[in-house]
Amino acid sequence: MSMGCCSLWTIFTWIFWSFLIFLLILVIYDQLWCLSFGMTIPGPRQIPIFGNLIEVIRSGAYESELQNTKKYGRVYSVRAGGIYAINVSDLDLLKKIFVKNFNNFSDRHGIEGSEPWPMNKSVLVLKGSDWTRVRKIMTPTFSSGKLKLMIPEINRCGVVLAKIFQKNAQSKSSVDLKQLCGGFTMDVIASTAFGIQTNSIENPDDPFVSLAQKVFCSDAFAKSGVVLSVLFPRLAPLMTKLGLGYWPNDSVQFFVSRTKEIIEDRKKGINSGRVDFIQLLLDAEEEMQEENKESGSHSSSKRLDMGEILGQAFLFFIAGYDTTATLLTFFLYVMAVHPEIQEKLTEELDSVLGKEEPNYDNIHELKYLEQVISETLRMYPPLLRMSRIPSETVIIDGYKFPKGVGVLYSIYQIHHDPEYYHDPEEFMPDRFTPEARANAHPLSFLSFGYGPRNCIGMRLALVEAKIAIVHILRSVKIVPCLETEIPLKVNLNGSIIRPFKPIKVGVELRQ
Ligand code: HEM
Repeated sequence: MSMGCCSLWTIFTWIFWSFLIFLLILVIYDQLWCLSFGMTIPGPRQIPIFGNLIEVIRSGAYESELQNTKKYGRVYSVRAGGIYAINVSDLDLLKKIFVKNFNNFSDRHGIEGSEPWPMNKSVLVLKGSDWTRVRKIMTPTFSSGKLKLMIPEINRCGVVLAKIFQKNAQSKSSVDLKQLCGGFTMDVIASTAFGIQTNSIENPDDPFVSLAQKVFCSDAFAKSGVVLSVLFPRLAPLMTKLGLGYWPNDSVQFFVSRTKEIIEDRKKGINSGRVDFIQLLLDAEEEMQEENKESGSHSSSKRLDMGEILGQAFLFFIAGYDTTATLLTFFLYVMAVHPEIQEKLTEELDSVLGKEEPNYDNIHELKYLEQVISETLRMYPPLLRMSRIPSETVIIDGYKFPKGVGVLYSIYQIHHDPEYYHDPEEFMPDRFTPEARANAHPLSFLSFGYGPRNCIGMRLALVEAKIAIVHILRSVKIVPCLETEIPLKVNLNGSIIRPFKPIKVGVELRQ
């Protein structure tokens, strides 16, 4: 009996010491890893393995950005587990990073291997020459000529959306803005990217909608695999393979197989006359082949391979759904709480458009609408923070940016900085008159990023949002209701802005 007790104790002691030695090796490795970057920019004190992660979780990402900027200035170093970064909110320095030093900062900072195939082939994630090639092929698909061809589909979805608002006005029920606006952007992206007609606005159980929402509803940090990947980035490829990464496997699989079916159909000539992104990417592939034939070049490196086409299609869908729906949701919330702005807007719609259907040209004449949208994007930027990473160590304005250390910029923090916008918590569309913008720093508005790696879908998003707004505001008046939260509380901790509670408003029929 006592012999058994003794050996159990020995095993326990062995496990205890082995664990302690393992921890010690991990801490030494971690500290050597940190030292290897030769970081010279000061920042909050870091603890081994976690860096500043615990502080960020405790106070929230935005609060800790504010505190750190106050203490260390507009350039400071910070670390979340195995992600080492320099946070920059100095606009002149950011401009040098985005534009003058673009060749060294063309890539985004991310955890290597955390994106499953084919998302790792999307232009959002690609690096170096692969990014340059794919972005070059994709750029013409967002030209004004191509966008004009998509207007009838966007109008069709806008009319359906406005009808639902009218129905809610008739039944005097409140509107869950994100649900309806998300249905609209989903229908637009399903049609303009995939050539599929969905009715997500009226049918939230459509697999396109439910699987897309799953991508955005998954709380990344609730997933053990994501936490492990942040703490130990080398584990990320394994976590992704095990399905424990950020992207839900079933959503990715659904979109891959659906897109493959569509591509097969198009190659057989079914529906190939459509103007959607898939067709434009397939055409781009053929044009490139033709070009190579004419020039006698056999290079296939210029074209998109199947993985890349699937990657862009999946990204269009992710990028096109949530961001624009978020913009519309906050815009309509602003309408409810600022009736004077809504009044001025409807006057502009009446005087500029009358009863005309919105199109690519006439929506550009709605100058006040443009200002209100920009102020909504300033106040509530859909993407809160973004990044770059230098391919080589470089010194700019006396700051050393080591290779492998990311550069973080907080869009929300810059948009709410009293040095760049007076009374930043006040909603003032006049900040975006052409005269006011001429006097402002060009980088004080970063909702779509800046420089050659900015948002490729900006024009599509703005056209889509404007058309939806015209249809809605012509049909109904947005008013506050008992469920409208004033002031609105938003979660600023992730990379996407989120209201804590669904945003709800009332609607009344227009005369
Ligand atoms: C209101 C709506 C939108 C907002 C606020 C938004 C915002 C952004 C931001 C901040 C970036 C990063 C820019 C940077 O790093 O400097 C980005 C990149 C990107 N966005 Fe958007 N976006 C929106 C809509 C769209 C739409 C509708 C699409 C396409 C269907 C799209 C496609 C992309 C792509 C492909 C990139 C990566 C570009 C690259 O790395 O070359 N976005 N977006």
